[in-house]
Amino acid sequence: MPYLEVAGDRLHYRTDGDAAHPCVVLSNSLGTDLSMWDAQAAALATDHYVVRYDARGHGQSPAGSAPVDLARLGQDVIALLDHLHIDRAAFCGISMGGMTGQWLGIHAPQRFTQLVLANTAARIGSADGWLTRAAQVRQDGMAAIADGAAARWFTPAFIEREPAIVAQLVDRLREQDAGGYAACCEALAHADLRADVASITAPCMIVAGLSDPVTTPADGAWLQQQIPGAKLTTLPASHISNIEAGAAFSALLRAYLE
Ligand SMILES: O=C(O)CCC(=O)CC(=O)O
Repeated sequence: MPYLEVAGDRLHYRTDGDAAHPCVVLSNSLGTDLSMWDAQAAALATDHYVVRYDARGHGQSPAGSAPVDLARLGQDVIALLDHLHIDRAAFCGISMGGMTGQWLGIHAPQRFTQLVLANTAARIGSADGWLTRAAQVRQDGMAAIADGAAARWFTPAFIEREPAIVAQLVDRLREQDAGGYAACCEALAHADLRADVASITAPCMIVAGLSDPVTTPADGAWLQQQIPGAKLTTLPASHISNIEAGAAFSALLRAYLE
């Protein structure tokens, strides 16, 4: 598995498909890793160069010693594109990854052909909520929040229908480095793009989960209204819609990237 040295830290990434094809970068949500995109990578790699990475503080990418902020998460993507000699790419991020996508659309528009912003918002939760969660995992470890994750991520019907998939993701969350998770909670505590998203010029598709209690369909509709020309699509899913409605998400992404 390749690693990239960025700002003194290590970023773990994976590529699938032919580097001669158009590139799409996939960015994970809080508490997951690049494997969350297995279905989409398989669906896209026949005619795209799929680049996915473990967001800083997740999977095999350590958080590093400096505090993490949204700019750092965005600059990691630019460093990855530079490292792979890719001038322009499409970008698809979910939740925290979708906030990274908004930051990139605002600060590095020349690098992106399209943005897909899934289950995300210009402001997710509240500063107090994120700082409390960060303190909780720093003190008590990941178990403190892992038990409730399934209910925040998936609908009750999906949890009942696909217990093995849900258990695998929650187990991975439990094994996640608490310091890395907390550092990204702290980044989200300070991330607020509400005043800036209207400056995004890249073609943009917002994907909202109809049953998402975290980044709601109203959050998606607000983003669509703010970003000129953005398109809004909904999926019958909760927060981790690329897994709960995996086939529909992949089809949507393929169609949008064509
Ligand atoms: O999923 C994200 O990237 C941020 C929102 C979140 O943390 C969902 C959860 O409560 O686990």
